[in-house]
Amino acid sequence: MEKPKTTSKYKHIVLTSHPGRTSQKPVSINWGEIDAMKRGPIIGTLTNPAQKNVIGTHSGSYSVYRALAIASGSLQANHRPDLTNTSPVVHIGPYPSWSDRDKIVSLDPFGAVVGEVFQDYYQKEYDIRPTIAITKAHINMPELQEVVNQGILQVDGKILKDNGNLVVTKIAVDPVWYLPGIAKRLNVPESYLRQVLFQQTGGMFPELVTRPDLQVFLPPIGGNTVYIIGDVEAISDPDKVLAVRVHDECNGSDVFGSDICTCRPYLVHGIEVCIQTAQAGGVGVIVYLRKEGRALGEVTKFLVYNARKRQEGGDRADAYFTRTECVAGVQDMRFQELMPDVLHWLGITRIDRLVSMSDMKYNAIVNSGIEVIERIAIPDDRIPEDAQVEIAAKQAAGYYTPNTVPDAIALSQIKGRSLSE
Ligand SMILES: Nc1nc2c(ncn2[C@@H]2O[C@H](COP(=O)(O)OP(=O)(O)OP(=O)(O)O)[C@@H](O)[C@H]2O)c(=O)[nH]1
Ligand SMILES: [Zn+2]
Repeated sequence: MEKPKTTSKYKHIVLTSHPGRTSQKPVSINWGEIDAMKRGPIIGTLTNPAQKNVIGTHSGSYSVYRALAIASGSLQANHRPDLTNTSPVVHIGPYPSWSDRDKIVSLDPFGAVVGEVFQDYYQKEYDIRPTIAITKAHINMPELQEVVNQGILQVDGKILKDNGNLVVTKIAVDPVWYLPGIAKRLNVPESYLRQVLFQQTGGMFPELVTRPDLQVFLPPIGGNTVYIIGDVEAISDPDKVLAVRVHDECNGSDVFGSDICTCRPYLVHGIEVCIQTAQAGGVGVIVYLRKEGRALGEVTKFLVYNARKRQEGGDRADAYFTRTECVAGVQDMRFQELMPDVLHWLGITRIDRLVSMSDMKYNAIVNSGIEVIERIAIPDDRIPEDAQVEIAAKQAAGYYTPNTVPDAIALSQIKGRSLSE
């Protein structure tokens, strides 16, 4: 093995599995406190281990790329972000839900405003990083222009501009898990959850099992992005109509337009409903969650596509979920019970138009205390031909549909394309 040229970068390793020997105690976190200073900052920094008061580190899965940048010498390990002019372009909250330690357990309600509410700590040289960033953008999806051309949507010059440009407020949210709350949602003992998290990450975070005093975990996973169409303040205004689509990532369809599922067309329809709602004086919210392939991952998803299309009788709606289960051992790992957290963070208590057919999403939202007035299905003419298998299988499995639920005979007859077509 090639010897390192210099040993100066190789510091001795300090294990985090037990409290440090320094007398300085990290700032405690009192989850669910509405007063930010009483709640305490989330500190996932590695620049000063004595300050760190969580398990894991900030930036989710990108912490691994940070390691590559440091290892290759392009990033200084002690770099501290210059946060000048990075503060949110709009204010969210605080809302009563922020003070309920059971309502929000998977994100930090103060994640966008750390620079504001934790000024005292910054003055004392604490390294606190935002876990939420809020900005504005124009987005453009070609289908929106088509809907304008068909006369379904109108350009208003403020929300929807010429050539299909849509004005949005967008919010990136990194996950911050309050482990006692996550365990409660899963209905399992916290110690057991910690043990399984430790094991299933290959022993990556020993503090999960050795530091019960650390209750917050920054998991190395993707978070979500919120797109708000219309007036942000209207989201929590009970007199204004609110449309919402919560959408789980499907890169193949969302970005590349694959026709095996309804993801992109339904996302576009959700945006369309949000625009109509905003133009009528309400507001629309799209939440895009990084849970590719029902949180089974894209490799599993593509393996299942092959298995579906190669099985005897070809790709059939009646075998849709079985094929997934054969490969993954489970149909779905999204755990929708955590999804409403972001809705509560936005101050949502009622959704007038929920653009989703999923019973799992609906049940999670309603069980979390948010009222849902109307559920909006994807229009039939937006379903790609090869996605008929998926939509029929979902309807038979309990997804909401205004149409007749396909019976066993119909399910066995709904077929998709073969791999050679
Ligand atoms: N494993 C697997 N995942 C799939 C397949 N087709 C789509 N997905 C994933 O299923 C999820 C679909 O999420 P959403 O678009 O939010 O839709 P939904 O949960 O069916 O609910 P709706 O709101 O009714 O559309 C995404 O994570 C996709 O990547 C498939 O064949 N196999
Ligand atoms: Zn899809």
